[in-house]
Amino acid sequence: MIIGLPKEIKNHEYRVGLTPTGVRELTTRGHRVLVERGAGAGVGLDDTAYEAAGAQLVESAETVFGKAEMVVKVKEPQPNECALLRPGQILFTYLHLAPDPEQTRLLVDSDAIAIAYETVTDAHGGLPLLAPMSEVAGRMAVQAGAHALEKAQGGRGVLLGGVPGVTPANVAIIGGGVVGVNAARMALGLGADVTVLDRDLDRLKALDAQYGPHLKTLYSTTDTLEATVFAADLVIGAVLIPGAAAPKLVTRAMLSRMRPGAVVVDVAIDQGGCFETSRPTTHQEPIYVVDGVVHYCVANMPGGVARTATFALTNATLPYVLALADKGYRQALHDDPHLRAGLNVHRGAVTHPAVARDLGYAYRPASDALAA
Ligand SMILES: NC(=O)C1=CN([C@@H]2O[C@H](COP(=O)(O)OP(=O)(O)OC[C@H]3O[C@@H](n4cnc5c(N)ncnc54)[C@H](O)[C@@H]3O)[C@@H](O)[C@H]2O)C=CC1
Ligand SMILES: CC(=O)C(=O)O
Ligand SMILES: [Mg+2]
Repeated sequence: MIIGLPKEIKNHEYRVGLTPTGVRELTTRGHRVLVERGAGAGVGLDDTAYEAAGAQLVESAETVFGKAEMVVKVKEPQPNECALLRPGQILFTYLHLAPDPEQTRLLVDSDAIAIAYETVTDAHGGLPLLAPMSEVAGRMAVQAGAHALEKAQGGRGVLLGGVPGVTPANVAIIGGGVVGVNAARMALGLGADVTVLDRDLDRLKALDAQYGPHLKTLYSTTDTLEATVFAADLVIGAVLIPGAAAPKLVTRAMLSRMRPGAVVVDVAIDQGGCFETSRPTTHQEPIYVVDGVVHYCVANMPGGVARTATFALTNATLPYVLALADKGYRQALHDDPHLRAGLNVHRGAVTHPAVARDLGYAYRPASDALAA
């Protein structure tokens, strides 16, 4: 198969879809890999390393999209990338379609086959291709929140860990999944007073067993959410309903009752965000203030630590890239129901139930689409 690796073009996005190590796994199996010149330069993965791994360097994204049978990326395709997709071409990347009707329309119209990293599942109920970036974003959320709490950023001037004689900050984490647990780990490590809310009791039990009495866990209801958010210095939004738009758990009315200068880091922004007042921001302008509350809503947080994130992403995606390349997408998706769960758009049909429901498309089960 011909696999294409374009340079990412989203604001301050330096990750790249495969490392040279990943490329080598493909070329040694007889696949051809086209890499856009400079694709990995931002993370110190030079063109020469891709060439040494057997890739062919090409000058433009147009050539990558024009020749590749499968395009491997990191972020959702931007409108000008969607315009380059060809009928029957495989696109393997993060998509986050539910909050993004424009991209969904462009993918449906492209007649391509779009497989989303974030809805690929595993046998343990996890999301193995979202998890590595959720680990990164969860850990970063605490760094971002700590910075935003500084006065110069509009924050209330609170140090997460406090100091001897002064209480630490209150950190509330809504959603105790992969982002939540990684955020909790960092916030606890800095000495903050941390509470995790989730509506899945088994998650809370697992967190309690892992962190013991240092971590407070709370079953998430309107009452517990309000009480925790109103008392917090930093609130991290980390909920997910796979494939679906995030529920707006913190309303504008609730926001107005938060502490002045408190900070919200809405990691769930890539699925639309769980604060009513969230809107996507970029690494260039990551924060804005509503009702005195500082919002950090960067939709590609791991792009900020792109080198760590690129290696973590390739570690997770590589087996699936190899399966798609070796078997072709039909056989690979037929053989692996968990990879099949990643199929969001197939040749003009929306094949993920939550995306179809949230955006008002007819839902075509992936198995039907593949059988046709
Ligand atoms: N902004 C960024 O750069 C990045 C964003 N993300 C996003 O972060 C979000 C969280 O991802 P993960 O932690 O991997 O998901 P996960 O599935 O591991 O965890 C989500 C948790 O939210 C809980 N939850 C769902 N509805 C809830 C509610 N109403 N109240 C309380 N808890 C609720 C679930 O029970 C689950 O434990 C996703 O939207 C993901 O796409 C992930 C990586 C990077
Ligand atoms: C998951 C995601 O949105 C990211 O890594 O940018
Ligand atoms: Mg988008």
